Amino acid sequence: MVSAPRRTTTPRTEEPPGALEDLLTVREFEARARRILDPVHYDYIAGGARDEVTVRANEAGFARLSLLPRVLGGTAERDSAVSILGTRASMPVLVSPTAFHRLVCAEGEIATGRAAARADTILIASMASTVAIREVAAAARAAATDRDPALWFQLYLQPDPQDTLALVRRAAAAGCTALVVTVDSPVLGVNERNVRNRFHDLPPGLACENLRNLRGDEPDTVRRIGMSPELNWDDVDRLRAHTKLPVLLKGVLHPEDARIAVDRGVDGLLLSNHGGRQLDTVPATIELLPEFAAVAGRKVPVLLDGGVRRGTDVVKALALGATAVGIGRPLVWGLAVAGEEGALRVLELLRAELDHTLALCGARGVKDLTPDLVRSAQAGAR
Ligand SMILES: Cc1cc2nc3c(=O)[nH]c(=O)nc-3n(C[C@H](O)[C@H](O)[C@H](O)COP(=O)(O)O)c2cc1C
Ligand SMILES: O=C(O)C(=O)c1ccccc1
Repeated sequence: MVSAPRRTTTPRTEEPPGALEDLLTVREFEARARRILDPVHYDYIAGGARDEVTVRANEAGFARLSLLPRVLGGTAERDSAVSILGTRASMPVLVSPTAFHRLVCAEGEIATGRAAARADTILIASMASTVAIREVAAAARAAATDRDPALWFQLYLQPDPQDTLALVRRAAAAGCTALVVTVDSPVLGVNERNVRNRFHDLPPGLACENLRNLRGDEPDTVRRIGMSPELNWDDVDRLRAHTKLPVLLKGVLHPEDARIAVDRGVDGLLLSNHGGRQLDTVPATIELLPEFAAVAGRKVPVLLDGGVRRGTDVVKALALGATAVGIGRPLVWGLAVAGEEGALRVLELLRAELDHTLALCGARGVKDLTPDLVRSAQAGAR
């Protein structure tokens, strides 16, 4: 595994290899990925629930905000490193959990693990990975020789609690340093593109490798992951009682639920609407962030994902109280275009844009970002 070639290209590409350096933005990565990928797989990744109102809202939410820079207070070197619940990252841009990386790149999550480790940032590995967490961790460790790779594990609480505990054991044994429990999926959202495309199964040979030999193990269906509409707060407490790892909740949207989570002792929140893939017409995450920061921000770290495409988006989220942001689709576009190198390039683009934005804002680092740097653009000024 260690000696596997770093560069992977998707077999379907008919383009000249095209220097990665020609792709200057996350949006250009998406456009290239769209040309390369099987349209059914592109739709699975790009799509969201129902009318995709929330998919659009996430990006539009950032676009509606303006930045108001300070002057004459900057430095030549800016500090972007963050530490979240004991895990260090060189920048506040993390990899949010996304499923099925082998759909877009032969190495799958091995490439992702290496890219995140080389970028020195946190990978939140999805429970629905097509490579087992143990192997992802080994690849990340080999790519980041001078430090422990920053690896967290995302899971859905399983209908059978024994399965949940088995997953937690696998994640802990692999060296994951936090658990991210996704709570916005009592049932799966409906991506009508998938329905139209009849995309219901992983292609032969691909499976959710973390689920091998669990009680719920069944044949390879895409939607094999068990969802449990009857879960409640006590189930989260039970999980916390079973692990020493910090537990974050992903997908809390109501500020009252954020308050309950903090009161119950949850260690952190990832403010996320699942990239608009669960309940359609929920607000953009960036719109909810100020309220979340007020309710929870002083007590636990608040992370955010959904629609982050530019360094300016990162700065807006941090200024409004996020400790870090996650990217979902952009990382997958990077993988689709050029495997590990593509994913790394997406992360490095965002790092460079973030640093440039900090400089233009007169900030010495991410700690200088405060809510006064963000204004709501005037109504109608879109
Ligand atoms: C293809 C795809 C697969 C995803 N799989 C998961 C998953 O397995 N678990 C999870 O909690 N969230 C999953 N998500 C949601 C992401 O973690 C994240 O919340 C979302 O993609 C962020 O929005 P963005 O894509 O605009 O960056 C997935 C998103 C996409 C696009
Ligand atoms: O596609 C998704 O957004 C997702 O979260 C998921 C859930 C179950 C299996 C695979 C992916």
